[in-house]
Amino acid sequence: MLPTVNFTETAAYKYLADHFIDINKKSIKDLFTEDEARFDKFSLLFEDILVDYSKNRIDDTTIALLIQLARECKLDEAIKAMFSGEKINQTEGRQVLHIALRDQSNDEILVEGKNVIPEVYKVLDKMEKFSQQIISGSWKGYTGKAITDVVNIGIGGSDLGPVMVTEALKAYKNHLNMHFVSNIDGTHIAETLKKVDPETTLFLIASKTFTTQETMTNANTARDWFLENGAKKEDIAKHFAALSTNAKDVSAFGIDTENMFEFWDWVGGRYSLWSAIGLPIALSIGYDNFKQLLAGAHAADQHFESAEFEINVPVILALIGVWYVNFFDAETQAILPYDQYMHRFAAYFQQGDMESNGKHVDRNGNDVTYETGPIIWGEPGTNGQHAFYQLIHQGTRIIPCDFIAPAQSLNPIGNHHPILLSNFFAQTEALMNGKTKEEVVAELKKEGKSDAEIDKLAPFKVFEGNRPTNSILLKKVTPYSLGTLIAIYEHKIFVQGIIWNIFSFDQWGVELGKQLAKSILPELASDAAITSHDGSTNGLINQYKSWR
Ligand SMILES: O=P(O)(O)OC[C@H]1O[C@@H](O)[C@H](O)[C@@H](O)[C@@H]1O
Repeated sequence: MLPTVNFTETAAYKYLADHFIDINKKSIKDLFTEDEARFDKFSLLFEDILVDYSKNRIDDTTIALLIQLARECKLDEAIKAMFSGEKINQTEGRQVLHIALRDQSNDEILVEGKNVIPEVYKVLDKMEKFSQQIISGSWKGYTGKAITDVVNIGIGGSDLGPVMVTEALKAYKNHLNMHFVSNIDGTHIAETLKKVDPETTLFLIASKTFTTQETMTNANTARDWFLENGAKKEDIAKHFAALSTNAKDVSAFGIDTENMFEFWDWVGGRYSLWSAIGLPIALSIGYDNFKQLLAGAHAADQHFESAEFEINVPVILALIGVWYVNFFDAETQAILPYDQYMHRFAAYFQQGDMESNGKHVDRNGNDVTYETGPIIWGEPGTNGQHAFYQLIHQGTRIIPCDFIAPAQSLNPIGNHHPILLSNFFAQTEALMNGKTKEEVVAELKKEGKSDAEIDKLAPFKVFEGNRPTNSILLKKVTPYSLGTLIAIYEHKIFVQGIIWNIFSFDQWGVELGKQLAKSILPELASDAAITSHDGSTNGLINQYKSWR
């Protein structure tokens, strides 16, 4: 059982509330002037990742109190509970063991008294063999040709992780063409099928439950297309594999369970890229690289489990996030990777974070009286700079940002990378320092503007600064470092869920819309006008019927 402390009733929270009044009067710039050791104090080097959190609205007292808060919320007990396989997903009665999927220490992790590590390895071995056969071309399609294209059909956690990672690690990719179909919109599968040949395509049907409407509809369409384009039923075994926990429905679909890569209900969908759901990753970059991804994540797991909170990267990042959400009323958190390959990183953690911590009922079943998970958003820099950074610099809201960049480029062409990184460094500096009225006036004077012009323009050109950022500098994006980084963010989400006293591993909030869509679908079959809903929904459905 997880602890159920209301963090707003802790002593640390009360001290933080008083301390906030002081900190709120200070600028980050002043905090740097006051304390020369600030960078050394507020940065952590873990593996080949430097996490600089010194450009935040914090001082020594803030961090000490936030750590006290974590202690009062019994974070240490909660971490132990997850790692030891307690059923901490209490509303679904399940363990939360994505850490077991990447365990490299040969630990024993028990689920219902049975060690799951050998099963994890059994599936990993199967993934290794299969990916080697596909990549080497020894696995042949139904006309004897090697596989050239892989189409992963899945949605949510059965799509976003593999998409994000295969994109982020594209530089490590082999010859296989990867495609991902998630949307129920027929356009997604139609456009994908235009690009592939049934004789040389492998379909992966990725679904934890194997009941998800979008995935099953797309999978059926893919199977029909395969059979309509020359293949026979018995050829399905050479071209369809399933990544799932549901063997019964996999075989009912017509996929040989030999071609099923199993995982377990103790793996949450949004934490499943480390499981059989990661097969498209292993296919795209090879099994050895996939193993490196797992090894990187495992290093982060060990760090999270054993490092003191003061030097524990996920803990520190989580606590700083809580500081902004609950004391500064920050509504959002931006994730800004200065790496084109990582262009789906923020989208991935939209599900990871928002589906985990988008909850308003605490672990006692009561409505919370405080804010919980922030809105996660972001795009790669420098594109974002030319789009939405205006609001981050001069808008009315506080937007804590994580800036992420690799020191070494995987495409060191000309001086692209120094230019990219000069922007990465400049932005966090600009967000912190801003530009005072005096500086603006001096600049305008230098440009030869008149006093009247200066008076008119100056207010618009002032930057308040004092906008908080974390900078995460990776030596290089590798399968290992990416694995570490993803696991750091996963554990950050865990810590925040513990502090907010919510259940981070269920997702009941996605069910209502699914239920309603299922009841509306039969109503769309006939042209008869609908009156069973509210006025707006009736009006929309009836207009659709008149236009289709
Ligand atoms: O893998 P499945 O069972 O098809 O589920 C896909 C997604 O389905 C969504 O409904 C859930 O909110 C996600 O958490 C999940 O990842």
